[in-house]
Amino acid sequence: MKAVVLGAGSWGTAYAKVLGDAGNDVTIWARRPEMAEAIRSGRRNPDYHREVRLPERVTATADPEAAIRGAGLVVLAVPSQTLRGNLAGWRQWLEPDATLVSLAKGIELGTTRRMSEVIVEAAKVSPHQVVVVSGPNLAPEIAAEQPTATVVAGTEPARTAAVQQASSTAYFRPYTNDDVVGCELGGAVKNVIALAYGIATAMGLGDNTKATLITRGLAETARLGVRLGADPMTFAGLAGLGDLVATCTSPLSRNRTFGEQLGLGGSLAQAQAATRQTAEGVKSCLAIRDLARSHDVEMPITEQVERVCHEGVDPRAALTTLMSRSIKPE
Ligand SMILES: NC(=O)C1=CN([C@@H]2O[C@H](COP(=O)(O)OP(=O)(O)OC[C@H]3O[C@@H](n4cnc5c(N)ncnc54)[C@H](O)[C@@H]3O)[C@@H](O)[C@H]2O)C=CC1
Ligand SMILES: O=C(CO)COP(=O)(O)O
Repeated sequence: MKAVVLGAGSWGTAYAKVLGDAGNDVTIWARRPEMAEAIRSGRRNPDYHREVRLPERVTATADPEAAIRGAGLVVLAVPSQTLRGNLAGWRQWLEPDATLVSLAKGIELGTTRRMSEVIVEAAKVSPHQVVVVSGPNLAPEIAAEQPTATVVAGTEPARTAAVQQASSTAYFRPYTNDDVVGCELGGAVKNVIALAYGIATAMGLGDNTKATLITRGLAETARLGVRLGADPMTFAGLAGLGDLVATCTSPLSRNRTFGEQLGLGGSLAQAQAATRQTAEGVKSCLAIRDLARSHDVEMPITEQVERVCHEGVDPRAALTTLMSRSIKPE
């Protein structure tokens, strides 16, 4: 299969390696020509997973037209908030029946759309053409070929199975799922809960607190998901609990690391300056809060993360607010 990975960041690079190792011919599109040249000539991405040699089947270009034309598999590996704008430029070169694979884990600001919805609108493709990849997939571990599983979710079984086949290697094991809504929400909301987990970690809070955040975080994710039509079982799976645990507990997580900066007392700007990496939860917490409110769904942890990130609320005050909510059945 001829594949293109649009975005030469952390996950784009690691997923291109997966596709190459699985036997596909892969072109990575990089924004900067010098990055494309470095990947082509050195077989490594100088900014991400530098120690990892990319398979011979992986090449790179900075020319999006050359990369996208003729590709049956188009992997979208740019941050959530830029995806719509990127697709507006790229859609003219898409093959009519291309499969669009979303790696992004976020909800769009302003529209509160999930990434698959953004893709359908911006690329003007059928929802059946979109497949979502989500699960406990910390890119540096996958680049290092540490075993993990993931979920590929789509509405057209043959297409979903084709993506599963195309990204199946000895260290990367994809399971199919038809619950696109649940998988996308699991992937987006876990970033927000990981911010809370990072805040709690930096505040020196203990394992009971952290387990409570994971469990109640999953509860509010599932509550929103079910309201939007997701299968509740999805949240017990790889794209739910699996990704939530990986992201909250790993020091590799950029969302958790960002939360730690906030928990140490840093402002949003200070945390951004200290981390300088994509932490999707920071913007998505606003969109998820708005999405939940518009569907009358309570998401207390998300509400407080948004207040800490964007309203300058002290994390201790946010914690007090969470703990003083009315008591209720589980
Ligand atoms: N890194 C990870 O471990 C994982 C990341 N993800 C998700 O994958 C998505 C991409 O994440 P990463 O690759 O980690 O991010 P990254 O920040 O490492 O890379 C993003 C790439 O997009 C490019 N980019 C940024 N703004 C752009 C724009 N306006 N136009 C075009 N290109 C632009 C950057 O140059 C970079 O190559 C995010 O939604 C993230 O949540 C999902 C699973 C694992
Ligand atoms: O989505 C991820 C792991 O599945 C990566 O998490 P971070 O974006 O927090 O690094």
